[in-house]
Amino acid sequence: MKVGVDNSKLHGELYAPPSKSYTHRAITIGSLSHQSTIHRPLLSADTEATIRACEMFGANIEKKNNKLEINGIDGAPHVPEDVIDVENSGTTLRFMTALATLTDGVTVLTGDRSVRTRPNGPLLEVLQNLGVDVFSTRNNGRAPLVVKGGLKGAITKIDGSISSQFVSALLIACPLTNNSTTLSIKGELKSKPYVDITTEIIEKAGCEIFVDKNHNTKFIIPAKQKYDLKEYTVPGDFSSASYLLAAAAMTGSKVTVKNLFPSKQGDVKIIDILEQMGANIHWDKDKGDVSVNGGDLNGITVDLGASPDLFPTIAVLGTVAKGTTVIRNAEHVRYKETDRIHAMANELQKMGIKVKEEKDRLTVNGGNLKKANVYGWHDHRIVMALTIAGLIAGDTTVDTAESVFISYPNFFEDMRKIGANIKIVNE
Ligand SMILES: O=C(O)C1=C[C@@H](OP(=O)(O)O)[C@@H](O)[C@H](O)C1
Ligand SMILES: C=C(OP(=O)(O)O)C(=O)O
Repeated sequence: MKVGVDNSKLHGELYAPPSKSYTHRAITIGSLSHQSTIHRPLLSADTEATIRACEMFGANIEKKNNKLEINGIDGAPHVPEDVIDVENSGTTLRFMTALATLTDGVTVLTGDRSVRTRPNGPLLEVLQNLGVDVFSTRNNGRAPLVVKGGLKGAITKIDGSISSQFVSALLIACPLTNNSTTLSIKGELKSKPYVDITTEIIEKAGCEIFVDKNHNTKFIIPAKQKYDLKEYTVPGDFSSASYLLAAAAMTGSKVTVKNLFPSKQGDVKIIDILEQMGANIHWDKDKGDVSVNGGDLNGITVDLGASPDLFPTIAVLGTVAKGTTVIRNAEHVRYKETDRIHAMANELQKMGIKVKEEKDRLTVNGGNLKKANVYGWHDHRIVMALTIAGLIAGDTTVDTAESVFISYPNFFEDMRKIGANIKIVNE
């Protein structure tokens, strides 16, 4: 799908969609419980992939007006009858690999072309240390994966520099084994807040994980625990909200995004970043309202070690900011649906912006965004970020726009509701 975007001034209020990360975890841990109800889940292509996979492991998941009723598998996933296809969802691939280690058979997991480029080497290495036979036919543990059950607790280590999803996956599976596990992190744990989200839901479901609070480099996971999630309500998504808030700041508009209460989500950082850049922004934490009313934006240096998904949003903010914006500590952003550092550098140059791409960072020089026909790289976050750039550039088209279904199916409708000039050029 291609969308056309024109200059727009925005106004009004919107509800942030439900969090993708919390929804994945609630479905997974709800499925490992006896019975659970998930209220206000995100229903998107990625979370549907998790629903389908959990059903293949034996859970029964029914969608009923804005909730999921789960009849779970009590900590004992069945052997799937067919290959699990996670499509575009890295989170699903990593979490379902962990569930596969709890079966007493063999599971094959694969995904779309993008997921099959994503590395899983560190996860496979640790699983082997934990007694699991796991194979990838490709380099650095890329899918397709073949996983044989038999996870045993042990003392082990994992490289934290590629993806926190490996750690989250292990934390979800290890409480269900017969021996306790000690998992130490080698190097900096990137995207750490996502691990905090994982432990939050694990604890909500009645299991214990001990974290070395000073350094966050060691997790002790007692064995023979049971999940019992019961009821869970998914909070709003700060990553999805980042496009709406950034769009309001860039276009000098007044917009309020609701359903944004204080959260463990690392992408809460968008509020501080916008404030530091000079946006007029106010967060009413009790009401869950974040209001932006334009502002003169200045370039800043941002460390995205903990919040990689903000990368495309901040790159676009940098285009309209005075001076340079440096987005650093972002090498792991290269291992997403696409190499997002490269993709954004490429597309922003088409829009007349000077950028400098380096291994772990992007420098964006503020300038005049020019109209262009840009490519969305089949990546939801690239598409949403380029769309908001189009609000300033005008007369811009964004291709592969259907990929917003991955995390924010109503993105274009929501943007139109607040006045964005967006039309579908072709389906
Ligand atoms: O666990 C999660 O829900 C996620 C973790 C992050 O990935 P990495 O840990 O691979 O950086 C993030 O980029 C992704 O969108 C969602
Ligand atoms: C990287 C993302 O998700 P996943 O890793 O689940 O594909 C994302 O949503 O930006």
